[in-house]
Amino acid sequence: MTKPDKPVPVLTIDGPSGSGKGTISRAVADALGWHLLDSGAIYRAVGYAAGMAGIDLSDAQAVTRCAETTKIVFRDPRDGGETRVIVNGHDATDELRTETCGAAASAIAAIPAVRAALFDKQRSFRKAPGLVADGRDMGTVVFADAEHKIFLTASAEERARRRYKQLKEKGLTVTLSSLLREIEARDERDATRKVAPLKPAAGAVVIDSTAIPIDQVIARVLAVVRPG
Ligand SMILES: Nc1ncnc2c1ncn2[C@@H]1O[C@H](COP(=O)(O)OP(=O)(O)O)[C@@H](O)[C@H]1O
Ligand SMILES: Nc1ccn([C@H]2C[C@H](O)[C@@H](COP(=O)(O)OP(=O)(O)O)O2)c(=O)n1
Repeated sequence: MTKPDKPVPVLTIDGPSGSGKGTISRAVADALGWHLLDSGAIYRAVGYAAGMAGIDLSDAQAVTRCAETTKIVFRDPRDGGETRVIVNGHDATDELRTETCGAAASAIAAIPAVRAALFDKQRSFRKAPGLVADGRDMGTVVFADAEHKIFLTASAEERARRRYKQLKEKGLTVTLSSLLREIEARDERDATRKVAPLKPAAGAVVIDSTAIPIDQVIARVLAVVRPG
């Protein structure tokens, strides 16, 4: 009798805005040679497409239809630069990174039918040799059977400082105080919604990176996947 195939390994990295999920996930995926799922970019793409179509984000039916029909393509440039996100044929990468888009994503992400409509697309990223999945419910819902789970967090003030620096470097006009308010509002909505609330998955390794530099966070996460 042939042995059943081992499931494709998955490392989930969930956490609130600005905790470092995207940065750490990309670095760990590169180090392991695994695929990467930026699930937030999918929710942002739907929020963006709904906005472009003039859809009221509180209209659950219309937003769900948008989630079902929006074409989202991730394109890794040959020069190893930032992954481009093509939404309905338009490179929306820069628009998606704004806090406005983050807030729209957070709003539509609270609609159960939107999450259901995006479930299979997220699951389809699970391909050999492995997947690093970044988001809010990767370890609790989408890849609940994942072998390795991390919950990455940091203080709201530190996350606002990080986001402020990140967006300023992109040439965006932002204020630290408004970013802190937006981050706290998004934390509240993501953690208190009824469907797939943001919380550490059972058994997840919780890393508070408030005072830990990026390279040490990467090392800690890699040690979870490749101990010893
Ligand atoms: N441990 C850390 N210490 C300092 N800055 C960090 C740390 N982790 C991430 N950053 C920086 O914080 C910003 C936000 O990180 P990002 O990966 O976009 O967070 P998230 O995906 O959780 O929103 C980026 O500019 C990133 O380089
Ligand atoms: N798996 C996910 C990923 C994102 N979301 C929602 C909630 C988040 O506030 C928004 C944006 O997520 P994203 O990870 O891109 O945001 P940050 O980079 O953490 O600021 O989308 C979600 O509900 N579930």
